[in-house]
Amino acid sequence: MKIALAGNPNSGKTTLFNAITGKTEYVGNWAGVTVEKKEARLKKKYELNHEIIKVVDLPGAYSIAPFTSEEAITRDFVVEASPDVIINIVDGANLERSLFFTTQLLEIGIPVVVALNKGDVIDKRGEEISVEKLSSQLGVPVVQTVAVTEKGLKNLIEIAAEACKINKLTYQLTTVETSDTDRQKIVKEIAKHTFVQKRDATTVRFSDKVDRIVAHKIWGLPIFFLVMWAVYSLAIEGPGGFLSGYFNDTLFGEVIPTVVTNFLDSINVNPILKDLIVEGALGGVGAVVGFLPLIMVLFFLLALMEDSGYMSRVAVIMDRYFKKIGLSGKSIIPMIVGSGCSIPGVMATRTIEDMNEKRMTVILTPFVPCGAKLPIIALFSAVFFPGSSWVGPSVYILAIGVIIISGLILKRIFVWEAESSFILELPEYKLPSLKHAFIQMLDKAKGFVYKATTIILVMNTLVWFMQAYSWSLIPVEDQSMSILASIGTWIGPLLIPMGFVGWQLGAAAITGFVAKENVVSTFAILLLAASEDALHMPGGVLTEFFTPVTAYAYLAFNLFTPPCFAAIGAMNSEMGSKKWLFKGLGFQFAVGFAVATLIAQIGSLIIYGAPITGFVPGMVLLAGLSIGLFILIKKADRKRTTLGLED
Ligand SMILES: Nc1nc2c(ncn2[C@@H]2O[C@H](COP(=O)(O)OP(=O)(O)OP(=O)(O)O)[C@@H](O)[C@H]2O)c(=O)[nH]1
Ligand SMILES: [Mg+2]
Repeated sequence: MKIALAGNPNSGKTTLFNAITGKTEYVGNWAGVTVEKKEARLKKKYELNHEIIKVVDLPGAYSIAPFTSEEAITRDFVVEASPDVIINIVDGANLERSLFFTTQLLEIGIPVVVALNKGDVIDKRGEEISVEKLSSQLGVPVVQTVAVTEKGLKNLIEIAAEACKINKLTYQLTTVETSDTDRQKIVKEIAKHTFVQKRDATTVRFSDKVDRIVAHKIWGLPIFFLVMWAVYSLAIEGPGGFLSGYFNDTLFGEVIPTVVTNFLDSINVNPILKDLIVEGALGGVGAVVGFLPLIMVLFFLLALMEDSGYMSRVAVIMDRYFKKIGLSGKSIIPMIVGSGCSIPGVMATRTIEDMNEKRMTVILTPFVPCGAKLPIIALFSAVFFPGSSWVGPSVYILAIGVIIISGLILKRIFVWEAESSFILELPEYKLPSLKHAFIQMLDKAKGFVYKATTIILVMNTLVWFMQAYSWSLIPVEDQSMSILASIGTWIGPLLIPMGFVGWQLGAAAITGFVAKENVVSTFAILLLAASEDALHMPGGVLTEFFTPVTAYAYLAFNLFTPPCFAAIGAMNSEMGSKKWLFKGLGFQFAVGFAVATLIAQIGSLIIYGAPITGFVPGMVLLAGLSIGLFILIKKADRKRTTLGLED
C-alpha cells in the first residue's frame, strides 16, 4: 500500500512524514521547505498487520494547476503514480485556503482522507472545527491530528487503510472543470459550516502584536542584527565556545597528538608517515572539528529561531528590500535555507517560476554564509578580534548588503523581463520545540563530522603531502620549496590587489573550493609545522600574514567568491545552462575580489591612515571592474532598447 501526503505548504506534511516513518527530513516553519518528493516505509509502531506501507512526502501546493515546478511534481505524482490513498494534510489554522486544494484532490479519483492538522493551534485560538460536519460536507473521512505530538496519527493510518479498500469507482473523476471562483465559493461555504468561533476574535492576536515590532519597516533590520548578535554571543560565550576552546587548546592541541605520537613512536612508524598522520590528518581535521561544539550551539539556536516563526519575519523584512531589486519574497527562502548549506539553498530556487529571477537567486544564494564557512569566521574572530561577538553577525549584515547591491547590478547588466508578485505567508509564532532543535543540531553535527572525516581528511592528507614534497617528489626541508608553495606562488599575484601576501593564503583559498572548512585546516597544516602555538590563539601565527583589516577582507574573499564545488554543481543543475553557470561564477569572482579589495585597501587607508601593499594594483582592479560593469550596463541598455523594453 502506498500513501501520499499532500497539502498546502507549511501544513505539516513533513512533520507528519517524519513522525510516522522515523525519518528526519527537513522541517521549517515557512512555506516551500520540501522541494523534492521523499519516500519511506512506515515505522513498525504504525504498521497494520505487518503490511509494508510506503509513505511519500510531497512538496506543498496551493493548487493542482501547476504554477511552479514543485506544484507540478505534486500533480504529476498524484495523478500518474496514483497512490492507493492520499492523506490530505489540512492546516486547521488556515482552513478555508487549505480546502481549495482539498476539493481539487477529491476530483482526481483516488481515495482521500483528510488530516485536520495543527489541532493544538485551533484550540489555543479558541476555535473549533467540526470534524463530523467537515467529513459529511467533503464526503471523506476527517481525522483531527497534531503532527508534532503524534496525536491522532495511529487513527489516521487505520482510517487511510480502510479508505483504500473502498471501490475506487465511487470516486468519480469529474471531467467538468470547476472554475476557480466557483470553487472558492464552495470552499467558503464548507468552511463557514464547519467553523466555530468560541472566543472573541477582536482582540489583537499575540502574533500581530509582536510583528508590529519585529517586522517593522525601520526597526526590523536592527532587531535582526541584535538577535543574531545575541545568538553569536551565546554561542561564543556559552558552553559551546568554552568546549571549543578546550577542544582546540587541549584535546586536539595537546592530548590527542601526544597520545598518537607516543603510540606511533612505540611501534616505530616511519617518521614521514608519523608526520602525515599527526600534522596532516589530525592537525587539519582537528582544527576544523575543534569548532564543532560552538557550531552545534549555533545551529541549535538558529533552529529555535526558525521554528519559532521568527525567520519568516526576517523574510518579510528582506522582502521590502528585495522588491526594489526585482526579486520577490520567493528568493528569500533559498537564502535562509542557504545559511545552513548552499546546496539545498540553491535547490530551493525551484519554487521560482520566473527563469530570470531564478538564475539571479542561484547566483546570489551562495553569498549567504553557510555552515562550512562558520569555522573560518570563528577562526578569524578568535585570532584577530578576541572577545568581540560582533564579527559573526556583521558578516550576515555584510552579506545582505552585498546581495542587495549585487542584485541591483545583475538587474542592470542582464535583461530581465517580468517581475513576479508573491505574497509571503506568515506562520503563527509558536514556542520553539527543544526536541526539534536538538534533532536538527545532531543532524548538522553528523554531517559536519562526516565531511571532516571524509572529504576534508582526504584533502588534508593531500595538502600535507604537497607541503612536504617538491615536484620531484623529494621531501623538502623548507616548505617554500614544496609543491603547494609553487602552486600558491603561482596564484599569489592574483591576491596582491587585496594586500594578501604569502603563497599560503593562495593555497588555503584554493583548497576552500573543495570544502570551505579546508581554509582552516590548510592553515593549520601549513602554519603549525612551523609554530608551536595553536592556530586559533588570539594574536597567533596568522597575524604574520594579516592585520585585522586584511583579515576581515580575507574572510570576505572566502565568503563572496564562488562556493565549494558541490554547490557549484547544484548551481549548474538549477541554472539549466553552462553559459549561465559561467556568467554566474564570473560574477561571483568579481564580487569576491571587489569586496575584499575595498575592505582591505580602503579600510586600511581609513583605519591605519596609510595605504598597504598592493594599493596600486587594488585600485587598478577596482577601476577595471568598474569599466567592465559600465560596458555591460551599456550593452544591456542597448539590448533593452532594441527589444523595446522599458526600464
Ligand atoms: N502547532 C503545531 N505545529 C505544527 C503541527 N504540525 C506541523 N507543525 C509545524 O508547522 C511547520 C511546518 O511543518 P512542515 O512539516 O515543514 O510543513 P510542510 O507541509 O512539510 O511544508 P512544505 O514542505 O513547505 O510544503 C513546522 O514549524 C512544524 O513544527 C501541529 O500539529 N501543531
Ligand atoms: Mg515539507
